[in-house]
Amino acid sequence: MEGHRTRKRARLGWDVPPTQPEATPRSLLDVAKEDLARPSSPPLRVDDREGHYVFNVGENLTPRCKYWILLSEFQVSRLALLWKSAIIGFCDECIRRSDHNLTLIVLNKILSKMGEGTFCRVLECWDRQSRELVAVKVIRSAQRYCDAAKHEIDILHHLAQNDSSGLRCVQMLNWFDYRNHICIVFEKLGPSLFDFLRRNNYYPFPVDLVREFGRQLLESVACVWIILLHPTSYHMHDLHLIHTDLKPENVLLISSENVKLPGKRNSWDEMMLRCVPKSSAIKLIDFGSSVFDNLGHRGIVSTRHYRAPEVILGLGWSYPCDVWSVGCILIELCSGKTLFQTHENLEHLAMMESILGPLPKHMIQKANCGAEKYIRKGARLNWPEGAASRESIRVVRELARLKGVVDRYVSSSRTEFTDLLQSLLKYDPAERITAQQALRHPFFRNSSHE
Ligand SMILES: Nc1ncnc2c1ncn2[C@@H]1O[C@H](COP(=O)(O)OP(=O)(O)OP(=O)(O)O)[C@@H](O)[C@H]1O
Repeated sequence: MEGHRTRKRARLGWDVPPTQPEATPRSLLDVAKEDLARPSSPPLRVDDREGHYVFNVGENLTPRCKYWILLSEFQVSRLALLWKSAIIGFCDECIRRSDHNLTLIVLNKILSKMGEGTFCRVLECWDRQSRELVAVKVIRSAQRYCDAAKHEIDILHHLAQNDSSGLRCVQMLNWFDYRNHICIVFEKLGPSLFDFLRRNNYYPFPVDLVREFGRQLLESVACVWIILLHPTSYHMHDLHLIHTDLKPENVLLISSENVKLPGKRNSWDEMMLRCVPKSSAIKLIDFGSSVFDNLGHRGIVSTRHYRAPEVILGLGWSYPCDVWSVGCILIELCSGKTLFQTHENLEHLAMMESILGPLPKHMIQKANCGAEKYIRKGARLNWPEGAASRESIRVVRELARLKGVVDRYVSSSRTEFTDLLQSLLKYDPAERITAQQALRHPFFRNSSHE
């Protein structure tokens, strides 16, 4: 598949900066006047069985009341006294109460559903005041999802305060609590890398594009030279933050535009077209599981396929678990296939051994009581003895070594790419390359940035 690539042409195309939608914000008074003439909030409805907010396209996500007016937090705090009597007239849904302030919510008209996750539905909305498209993450109503959302808001605030350039992590524009659902308003981004792959029939991304994605991903989790270029920008590990849920679904292209390139020939000898994004610019989303590194993290984190061995073995985890996930993501992007396609711990560890070689003895010996059942006599993996089925043994046996996977899907920079992946996927977290070190790897020297 790699053989059909036209590397040079494609690489120039990918780095066109994304076009920004034109926004002409209206005055607060205009919006307020318009609102007086509009019908009120959508009807009250019961949430669906999973606690998701029920909506119709075209409705408002925020209510309108007679006294609706849009004010930023700054304006409210300044004008609060002057407007006190008017504010009293606002209905409860229009006012977000915070410790020291009253903030009126921005009005969003629902245009479509953009995505769904365990915690939420994400709706494409039209922000009538700023006249921009935004993505509103509407959290499920159950208390545990509300708590997780509040945690995500704290993290996003922390990121926003420290990454003024908003380069690599999605920007939160606002948040509010509406009918028992926390709604987080984000800048609207394009499709996730996973959605892009899926819509493209899992056709792998060209290696030069994978390199650009890899660089940005590592920059998001490290800090590195960005600090030199933008002294006010710090990135996750530099802020003592661990994302813990890096996966292609949580990496979003900034732009939805793409270009078509000739792909492989089909059986009728017609050239199939495949898409690549027009711009390689990406941002990280979903900070709901992010944690500050106050040492001693235990427990299970990360989505299965991107989960590091130290997490599965119960050895405790820290920043290196994000680096492992980046390794899994990069190989998925260049092959179109999930590296560890499994749903079970022992099979997962056996797949790791098949692709990356034997797990280090010292890690096996330290496995916690939950993971002991995957170990035989404290010395090696209980495989194939503990396999759930013959099919599972066959699948694991047939997996290619890492180098074989790279050789199969990648036509250029193979040696450097394999070496980088081996460093990102080092079993021992203490030996695993850091995001910062990875950015200095020779794989990233061969790129359009130089
Ligand atoms: N800012 C955004 N712009 C465009 N689409 C978005 C945006 N934020 C989220 N999405 C879409 O919504 C989906 C779900 O969002 P998100 O990952 O934040 O939800 P979640 O419930 O936390 O997910 P998970 O189940 O992984 O925990 C994303 O995969 C993406 O497709």
